[in-house]
Amino acid sequence: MGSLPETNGNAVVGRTTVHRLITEEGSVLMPGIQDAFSAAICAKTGFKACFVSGFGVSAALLGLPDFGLLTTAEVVGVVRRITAAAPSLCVVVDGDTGGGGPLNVQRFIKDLIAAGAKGVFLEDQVWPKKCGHMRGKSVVPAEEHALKIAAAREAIGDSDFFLVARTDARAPHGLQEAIRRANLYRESGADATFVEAPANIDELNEVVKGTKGLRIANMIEGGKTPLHTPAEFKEMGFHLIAHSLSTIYATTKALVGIMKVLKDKGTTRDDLDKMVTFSEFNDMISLESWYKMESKFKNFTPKSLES
Ligand SMILES: C[C@@](O)(CC(=O)O)C(=O)O
Ligand SMILES: [Mg+2]
Repeated sequence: MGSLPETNGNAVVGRTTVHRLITEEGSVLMPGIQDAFSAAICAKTGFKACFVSGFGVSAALLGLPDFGLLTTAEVVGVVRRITAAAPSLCVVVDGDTGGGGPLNVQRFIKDLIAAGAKGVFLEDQVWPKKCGHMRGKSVVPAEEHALKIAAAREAIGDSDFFLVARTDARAPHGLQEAIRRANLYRESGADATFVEAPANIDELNEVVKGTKGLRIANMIEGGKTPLHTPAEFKEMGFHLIAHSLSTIYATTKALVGIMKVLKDKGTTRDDLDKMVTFSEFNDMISLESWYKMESKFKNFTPKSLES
């Protein structure tokens, strides 16, 4: 089993990019993203890390809810495009349940590393899973998930890759069982633990009191856990904050708004304030850098053809 990362006062002992960011920032905010374009905007806005949301990818790639319909192969494909579009971002991926048993988890982890990801969340729900804030969840026996965490740790080896063990046991079995599982998963090789969907501030504090090492908090607008800032979470004892659905919710609102304009009026000429301009969009997608590359190859002449 690989070495277990520890928190040592405020310093974080560990060898990955995520550990380094936690050491630098104390509590790292990761906007949830769902595709290459949202990743590029995340990087341009100045974020160092992002979270590839399973909920968001299900919606953006498949047009489907977070209901265990997305495959690991689809996730790896999306991650490959995200890391290409935003090479400066530390990309942490929602791995859902890891695609099967320990061997499937190992293959998935290796594919994510090859795709350029820097970390993964693996959860203990029964497949097909559901979003952690939906009703009707159930979890596999804790030992079964501990095995997957150990398998993931072995597959990671010396790679720069951060392993988060998530438990969804809070809803079906209560907070104390969720805390017990988080500790078991940490012991099995997780770099950090994530107790999904604490219901209030007391439960967040209970999680901190009951678990050791690095902790994740997940902010979902309209979800079970009250919204807090990274500074508040740092004070509480959480180290990575996923703001998982903010961008897909905002995108949805913008899409619904502009579709309605087009349906009602047939033109956008009186609603241009609802959009970015042509040139703002081109800036966002780094068009000028492509003109530069194009001109480089336009002016290229092989030496032997030079007159
Ligand atoms: C974080 C999440 O897994 C949603 C959730 O289950 O809370 C995601 O897919 O963004
Ligand atoms: Mg998810």
